[in-house]
Amino acid sequence: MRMLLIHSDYLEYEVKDRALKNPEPISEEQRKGRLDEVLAVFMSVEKVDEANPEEVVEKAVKEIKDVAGQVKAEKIFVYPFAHLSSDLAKPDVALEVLQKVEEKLKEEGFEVKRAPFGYYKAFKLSCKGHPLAELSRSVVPSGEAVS
Ligand SMILES: Nc1ncnc2c1ncn2[C@@H]1O[C@H](CO)[C@@H](NC(=O)[C@@H](N)CO)[C@H]1O
Repeated sequence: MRMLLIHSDYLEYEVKDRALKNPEPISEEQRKGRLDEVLAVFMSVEKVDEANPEEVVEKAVKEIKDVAGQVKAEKIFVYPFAHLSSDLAKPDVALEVLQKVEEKLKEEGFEVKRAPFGYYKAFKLSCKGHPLAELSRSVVPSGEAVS
């Protein structure tokens, strides 16, 4: 799993078109979303993660919590993003991993939104620009090599 973490004044998205034959079903309300004062986490779930999705979820949540603590972010935007890796997990595994990350971050007390999976989306992002505002992290199941 590769993550790009951007501490932002806001992130807003608007769903434009389907990018998969069977994208995640969404309500009208989910076609647009916005959070202010947010840690935006762009996430590519990778083929290597299929070996142990549960472990990758735990490791990703740990990394996100760590960064959120450092930048003092209380809101997290989980953003499916198929552009951080050239070896992507299949969509059904990727969606499940992202749903679990969302769920666990909520259990940890964060306000969390997750952008819809399987769509092309317009988005606007305002990066805060401080030294920890732009970070990347990579997590894989134990025993697997980070590519
Ligand atoms: N392994 C994976 N990890 C993360 N996201 C993944 C994925 N496989 C599929 N997706 C989702 O399907 C859209 C088309 O690839 C992806 N859409 C996007 O990445 C948008 N930024 C438009 O390009 C994403 O929602």
